[in-house]
Amino acid sequence: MLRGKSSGRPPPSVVFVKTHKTGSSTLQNILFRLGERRNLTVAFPRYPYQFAYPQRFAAAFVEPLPPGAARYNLLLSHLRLAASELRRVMPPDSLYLTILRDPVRTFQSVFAYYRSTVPAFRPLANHTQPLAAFLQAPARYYDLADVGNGLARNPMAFDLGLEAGGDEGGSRWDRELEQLNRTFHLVLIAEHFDESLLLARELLGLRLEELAYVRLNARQGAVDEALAPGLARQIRAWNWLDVRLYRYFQAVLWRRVERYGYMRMKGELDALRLLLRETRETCLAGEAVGPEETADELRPWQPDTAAILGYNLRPSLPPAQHASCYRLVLPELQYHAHLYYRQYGREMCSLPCD
Ligand SMILES: Nc1ncnc2c1ncn2[C@@H]1O[C@H](COP(=O)(O)OS(=O)(=O)O)[C@@H](OP(=O)(O)O)[C@H]1O
Repeated sequence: MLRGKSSGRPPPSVVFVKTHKTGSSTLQNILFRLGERRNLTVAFPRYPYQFAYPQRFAAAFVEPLPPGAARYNLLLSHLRLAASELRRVMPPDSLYLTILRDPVRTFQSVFAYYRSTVPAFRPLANHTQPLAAFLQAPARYYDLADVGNGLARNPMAFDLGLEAGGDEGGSRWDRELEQLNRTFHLVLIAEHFDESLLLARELLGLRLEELAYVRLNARQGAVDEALAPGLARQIRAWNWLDVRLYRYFQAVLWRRVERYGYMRMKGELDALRLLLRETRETCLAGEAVGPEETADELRPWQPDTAAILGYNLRPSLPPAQHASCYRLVLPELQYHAHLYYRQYGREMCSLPCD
């Protein structure tokens, strides 16, 4: 599967602010594989998988460096952004990345995935039309003061550390968005995932084949999910800051693509899509499947309100190919645990263990 030339330089340190339900696990998997291949040091949360989310990130949430390591190279787990604290942990020349997705799709996904865990959604867990019921009277369910409700309104803005509250107007948000634009070297857009990846590739100095991915963490039935136009409008109105954030960074992305060159981008997109097709054909037994059909160790974590798809591998792959295909489809929690063990020689703590 090797193609293209290595840029030769070591990849810079990367902070990936892993927003919720935006395609972030797919990008995290690409970066986990990069880290493993190049033996990079990962900044892990002290307790598993997330940096004490939904609290704002703090340097104290990070596991100490492993013996012999001088600096962290990658920080990739869910967190709520506090840029100054990240700078205390990560080298000053780190690249900051994040990803945004169409706010309507993001909210639908958040609502389905966290329906029984986010306090504002919980009363609707057994409703026959829970999303419509919520959007009809969100104020009835939503308490801004409850930090557990961070994902219940403007979830992407929340993850990026913004405090939306009820204040929709004014130039304050222009300044906040400009500040975020200064913090991030690249904001990927899920609807233009491949274009975004090619921009990330240039920034990180990656080979084309290092971009191979399969779509991870997809919900069963999500592709057929039709939304009444009124519902989409209600989602946008409720998540007004996410709409503003998304539009702003969508425009930023297109300016980047223009600078990159449309013809160059088109040629590289063709090559990337060929690589993705070949990767799927080489590695996968078939399309993504529901949890009951996925092998135990490759099954993504399942909320009780949605079924999350996983992949099975083509049987009898030669060992080297099996190893790379296995990592391509390895869900977030399993990959985290694997890399943590590799780095520290012990299991992650599921609770404070010091
Ligand atoms: N490459 C790419 N492009 C566009 N969309 C993608 C991509 N990869 C994953 N997805 C969709 O993103 C949703 C999962 O997001 P996350 O992995 O960020 O979820 S999580 O917060 O880590 O649980 C989930 O959305 P839903 O299926 O609507 O729930 C995935 O289908």
